[in-house]
Amino acid sequence: MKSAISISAVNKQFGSKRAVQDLNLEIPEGALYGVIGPNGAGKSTTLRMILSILFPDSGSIRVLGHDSALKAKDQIGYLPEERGVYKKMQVLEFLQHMGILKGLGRADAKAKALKWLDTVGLPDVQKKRCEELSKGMQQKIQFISAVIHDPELLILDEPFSGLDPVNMRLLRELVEAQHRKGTTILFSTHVMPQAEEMCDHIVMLHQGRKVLDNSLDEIKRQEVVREILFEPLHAESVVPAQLAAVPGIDGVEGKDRSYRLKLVEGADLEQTVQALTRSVVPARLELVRPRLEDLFVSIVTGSGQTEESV
Ligand SMILES: Nc1ncnc2c1ncn2[C@@H]1O[C@H](COP(=O)(O)OP(=O)(O)OP(=O)(O)O)[C@@H](O)[C@H]1O
Repeated sequence: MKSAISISAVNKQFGSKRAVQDLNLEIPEGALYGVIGPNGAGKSTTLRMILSILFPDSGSIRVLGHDSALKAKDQIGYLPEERGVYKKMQVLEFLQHMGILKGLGRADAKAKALKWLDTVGLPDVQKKRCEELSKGMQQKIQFISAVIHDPELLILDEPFSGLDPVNMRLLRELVEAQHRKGTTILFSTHVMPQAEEMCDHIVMLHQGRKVLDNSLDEIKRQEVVREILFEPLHAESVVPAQLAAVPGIDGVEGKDRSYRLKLVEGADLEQTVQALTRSVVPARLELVRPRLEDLFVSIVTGSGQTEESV
């Protein structure tokens, strides 16, 4: 499949700080990629290099078939991490201005801005000055300014930070709608559940290096089951000690009628499940795979996997 973004052996240093090290990454057209990583991992630096806001010390980056994003700027939308709308401008004026900067005609930019304001539930703010809006509203306006020209590639730096749950969900739906339209999307986030729910593919950076680059399905498939959720059919006659005695079970946490059973490290899953169901008849049994957040924490704290092993 054709790459929308192709990063090859890229390095970037600020003074003695190696912000991005030997990064290789291919993002196919139409994909929805999430870049995760702790503070200072190199996420923003990577996004800024893709956008030619910063330039690599070595290596090369191709974007939408060009050797620089500057040659494709009308096909790219960008929501920067540092939020910034023109404070004194009226909302509609600001959005129209941003649309025109991205190559739209004046009337088209206005029509698109009005349609978008409706879509994000802000039809009444067109005449308000940007500074009069709440932070969440400003963020929605800034998102509109990133998509008003229907970009082929959308890059969002921490799009969910600072949003309440309702607006987070709205933004997520808007991003997913762009994805369905075929837009290639790359976003960075700290919000693991969002990354987990939305992305096709996760890239994780840690200390400037790529430590994970895989589809979410594959990540889930390869992650080892460490717990079983278990509900007995006859809960009244089951005591936790009975579950704890099953070979392969290390610990039992009981809550009402459902139990979380921790597996002994290295236990054979099939044998443990067989022994468990022989001992207690289940009403429900579910294998719990670690969440992306667990994987993130284990990599960052050094006990996790590296790119080679995932
Ligand atoms: N303009 C700059 N001058 C000097 N150092 C910088 C500059 N930009 C980034 N850095 C450093 O490079 C490293 C990577 O920063 P970057 O902003 O890319 O990380 P990040 O993963 O986006 O972090 P966060 O999640 O905190 O935004 C950090 O150590 C940061 O301090």
